[in-house]
Amino acid sequence: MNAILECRELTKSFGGVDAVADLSFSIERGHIHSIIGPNGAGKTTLINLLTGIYTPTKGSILLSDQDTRGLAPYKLARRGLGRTFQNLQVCMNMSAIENVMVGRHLRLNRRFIPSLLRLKSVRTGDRDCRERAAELMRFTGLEKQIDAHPGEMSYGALKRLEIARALAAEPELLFLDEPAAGLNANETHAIGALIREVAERGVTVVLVEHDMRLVMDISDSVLVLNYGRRLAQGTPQSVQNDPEVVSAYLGGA
Ligand SMILES: Nc1ncnc2c1ncn2[C@@H]1O[C@H](COP(=O)(O)OP(=O)(O)OP(=O)(O)O)[C@@H](O)[C@H]1O
Repeated sequence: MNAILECRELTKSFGGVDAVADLSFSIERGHIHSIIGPNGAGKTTLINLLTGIYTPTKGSILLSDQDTRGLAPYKLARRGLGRTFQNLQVCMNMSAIENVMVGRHLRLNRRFIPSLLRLKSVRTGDRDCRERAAELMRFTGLEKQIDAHPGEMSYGALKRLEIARALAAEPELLFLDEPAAGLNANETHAIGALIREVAERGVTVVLVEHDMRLVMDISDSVLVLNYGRRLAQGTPQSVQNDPEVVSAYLGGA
């Protein structure tokens, strides 16, 4: 297996509570992985560990075989890790395309003096940045809203805008935290198709999602958590038929 990310005996404790407990698993490059589990299972804590917001109490996380311990989220972003958040993080005083360009700036690696003097290289970089952002807006189905103000965009469009912004940093591994939350059935179906296209472009996708139909439709692999531990991992079909998973979701585990 060609793992882009590997966790070994990962634990995160808050006081006496192990929100994530002794968790080992890996994420295969190029696939769509989902992390599911009942409320309080540890999904958000796990995402926060993997994206550098929390430091593990114990255990390790390897990103392309490199230990990520102590690396801040922005450093992980430079190593190819992107994310969207459960709650929208759109900047309302910028246009839609400027929001996407913010994501792109992570890759531009600007120096202060050339930016201050508006050197030609900087101006060319700005133009390329805008073109790339526009291309990503077309890719995410927002071609008609390039110059829109976020305040006039639908919730579904703003969720796509966040995906466009995350893609602008050219991640190798993209975490999507509840991409379908708040979307209707049609919008959920469309976001599923978009996630598939993202993966087809070679980006490994990890999603935390409560919409089971979406998870089962698009995932290559599903990790099921319960009480911070791994309850099951496998194809959508295998986890759906796992009696322990069924029991956890029905409240019997
Ligand atoms: N900052 C914190 N301080 C103390 N306890 C926490 C903290 N964050 C999470 N927990 C506890 O850790 C456990 C896992 O919580 P977490 O939010 O990761 O679960 P989740 O699977 O994301 O839940 P949900 O589906 O409801 O969002 C819960 O028992 C929660 O109360």
